[in-house]
Parts: sequence; C-alpha cells; structure tokens
Amino acid sequence: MGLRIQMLGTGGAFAKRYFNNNALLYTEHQTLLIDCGVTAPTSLYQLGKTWADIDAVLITHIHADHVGGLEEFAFQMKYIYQQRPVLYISEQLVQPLWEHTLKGGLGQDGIERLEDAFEVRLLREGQVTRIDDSLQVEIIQTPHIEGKKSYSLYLNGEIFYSADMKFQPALLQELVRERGCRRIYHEVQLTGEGFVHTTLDELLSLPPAIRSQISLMHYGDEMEQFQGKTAEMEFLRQHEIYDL
Ligand SMILES: O=c1ccn([C@@H]2O[C@@H]3COP(=O)(O)O[C@H]3[C@H]2O)c(=O)[nH]1
Ligand SMILES: [Zn+2]
Ligand SMILES: [Zn+2]
Repeated sequence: MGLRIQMLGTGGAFAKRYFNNNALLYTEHQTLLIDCGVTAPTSLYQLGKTWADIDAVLITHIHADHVGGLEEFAFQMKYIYQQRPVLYISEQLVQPLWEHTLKGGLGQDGIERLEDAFEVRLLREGQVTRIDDSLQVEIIQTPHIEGKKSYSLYLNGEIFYSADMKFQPALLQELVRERGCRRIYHEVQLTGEGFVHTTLDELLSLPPAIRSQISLMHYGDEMEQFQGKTAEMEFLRQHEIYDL
C-alpha cells in the first residue's frame, strides 16, 4: 500500500469549525505528523490516537497553528512514554523554534535546548532527506511572512505540500512541467486579499492541468459556502484518509 494522508485539521489559523491544518502521513512503516498546532492534541484524541502513535514530526514554520502542540507532544513523550520524539526541521528554524516558541514552557528538568526534547534531524534546501523506504522529503522555502522563514514540502519527487504560502504560480508550473509533480496539497484563503496566503481566485487563475492536481486545505470556517465554486479543486476534509 502506498502513502496515505489524513488531515488532523484543515482549518486556517482562526478557524473554529476545523482543527489546525496539520497532517498525518502514513508510510509503509511510519506515521509522520506534518506540523503540530494548538489543536493537534485534541484532534489526535478524537481519532483515538496517542502521541505514541506518532513516529516523527516535521515542522514547516513556527506559527502557533503549526507548532502550538509541540510542548504537550514533548512532555507526554518524556514523562509518559520515556521517549525523545524525532523532529524533522529546517536548520534555519531550530534556533527560532527554541528561543522564540518552546524555551519558556519546555525549558526545565534538564531540557536546555531543542535537542534535549527532540531527536532533531535537520532538513536543508536543495537536499532530499530519506524518512523511510517510501518517503523522501525536500523542503522549499516559500514566501509567507516577511522575516519569518516558512517551507513547503516536495514529497517523493511528485507530491507538493504547500504549508502556508503566498501564491507562487511559477513554482507550481515548474514542479508540474519539469519535476514530475502529480499531486498538490495547497492552502487556500477563501476571502480577502492574499497578503500572506494564496487566495482562491489566485488558484483559479492556474491552468486546468494544474488545478486538477490541487486539493485545498488551510481554509476558513466559510468553506461550505464555496462548495461548487472551486473548479476542479476539491476541499480536503479533516480526519478522512486519502491515498497520495
Ligand atoms: O497580514 C496579515 C494578515 C493576517 N495574518 C494572520 O495571522 C495568521 C498566522 O497564522 P497563519 O499563517 O495560518 O495565518 C495568518 C493570518 O491569518 C497575518 O499573519 N498577517
Ligand atoms: Zn497556518
Ligand atoms: Zn503561518
């Protein structure tokens, strides 16, 4: 069986009808959590899973809807499961994640740096990191917030996972035309200007050949009003399991 994806949540940062946009990626042998936001623990619980079911976590950027659940993850693994979970992360995010996000809560009881709480495995742009026999990942820095680094993921040389990003049509065209991309999981901001996200109108401006590869995630509570208004692009539904 190939790769499968199950969204812990498909919501944007302020969504209340959907959990934070975090994903469980099931390979042959492992479960990888992509981002771990504030609502990840509750969503995991609703799926009847525990942190022990997660083999590794990968962080794309340090907004709370993507990292707000990491303290609980690290503490439960330390105090309940006596394990140090694996964390895949861009080397550029190690320092800001620890100094600006985790240090206040996690800094205790011998935990003085990120590596004391997690087995850190560094990701680097331009490099492909093998997570297991059926999953390789490459990080691609994409524009999101000025001065805050954020990374999209290119999985197995064929699946693009946007994380949070502004519209990058040239990147999407290049991935599809030159790098064999056959599937795109893309964030979408359904209303308002795309200052830090990609708007639905921007995605609708793409050629049908690209739009037909796109599944939509990281959307607001108003999603239901946009059913039938997204051309070939389907909304991912949280907790459903999809073959990649
Ligand atoms: O100019 C603006 C406007 C809105 N915001 C919000 O802050 C949110 C942080 O999480 P997110 O990256 O999922 O989404 C972001 C936006 O919802 C912003 O950062 N800058
Ligand atoms: Zn977000
Ligand atoms: Zn963000």
